[in-house]
Amino acid sequence: MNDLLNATTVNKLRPLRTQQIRNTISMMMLGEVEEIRDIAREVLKIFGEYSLTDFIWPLKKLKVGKYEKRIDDIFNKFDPVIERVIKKRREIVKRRKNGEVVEGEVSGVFLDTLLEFAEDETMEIKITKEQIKGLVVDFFSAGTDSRAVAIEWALAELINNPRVLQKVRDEVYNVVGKDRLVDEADTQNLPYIRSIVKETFCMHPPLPVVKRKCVEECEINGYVIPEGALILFNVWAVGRDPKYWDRPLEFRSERFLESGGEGEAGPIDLRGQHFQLLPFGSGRRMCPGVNLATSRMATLLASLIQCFDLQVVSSDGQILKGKDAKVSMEERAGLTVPRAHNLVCVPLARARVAAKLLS
Ligand code: HEM
Repeated sequence: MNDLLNATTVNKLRPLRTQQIRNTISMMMLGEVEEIRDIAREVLKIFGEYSLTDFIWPLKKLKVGKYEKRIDDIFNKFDPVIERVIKKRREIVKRRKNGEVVEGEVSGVFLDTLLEFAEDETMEIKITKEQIKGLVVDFFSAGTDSRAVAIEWALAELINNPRVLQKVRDEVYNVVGKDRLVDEADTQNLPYIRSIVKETFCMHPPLPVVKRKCVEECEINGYVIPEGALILFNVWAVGRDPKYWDRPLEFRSERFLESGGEGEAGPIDLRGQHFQLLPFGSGRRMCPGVNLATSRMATLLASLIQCFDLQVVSSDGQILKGKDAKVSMEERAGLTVPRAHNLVCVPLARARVAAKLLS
């Protein structure tokens, strides 16, 4: 999994991401665009819930209750899509193996690699079609909804903090200008955008809890943790803890500026080495998509800021101005923590660059 998402592979797929602003995960994973974001969100929502049937086993067999029905519905929506794509990609892999050039089909697709593993007789570990389907769901649910959740929170924070928004916009215009669209390589020169990404993950980690199983009895702060215990690490709470962060409830991305400014948290990164900021987990099971997710998020945010003004609308469709132009920051519970209400705003195109994005 880490090899599939290492820096080299992710870099090789950069052209594909440039063509495809939306649905990058779908393109990288399946080689085509599949609108399964809603399915991914449903999967994560149901993961975060519990069912009575988990506690009263006989009910499970009887398939009573809405929970079981929802699981079946998700499966019935997802399975035909993935069956069809597997069939198509298996054919492409076979043709390529026979030396054929398959016109019009992208290469480097993750699913192809998994299918090649599955067919490889010399592989020590056999991977089945069911496991491939499971991995695809994992990638989609881990990679699609969490990114959408993070982008929505970042935009909401920027809308509610016009001072920060202005600073970021100035940075994008100073570094990239208005004659071309910002791209992934530019983000290296956009420290303010990168600080926004970190601050968003700190205040709104899309996956609020990281879990581990204790493999050996140990003692932490006087608490004995028995072997086999499930440990839930509350990333969300730590990101808002005044013990670690100055004014944690204020969206103050400057704390993450690497040089200049306030920058007191500048050296803290998202790679699981700083335990006060673990939105991608830590250790061997940490998120392999961290590079992809953070660079895509920075590019997408920068391009939206470069091209659009986002106007807030009231429930009856009126454009709100000044202090009233705020969006709600209410959260919804689940395995991810998305906004309770969809972020509804009117994008107004800015500058010449917008025409490029819109075309
Ligand atoms: C905003 C974006 C994302 C966030 C916040 C996020 C967060 C996380 C977290 C917290 C974990 C658990 C880590 C642990 O237990 O230590 C995880 C695991 C995982 N993530 Fe992500 N992720 C994101 C994007 C992605 C993307 C883009 C991909 C793939 C394309 C991806 C693939 C995975 C996979 C496969 C795992 C399971 C790793 C394993 O169990 O070994 N994630 N992610």
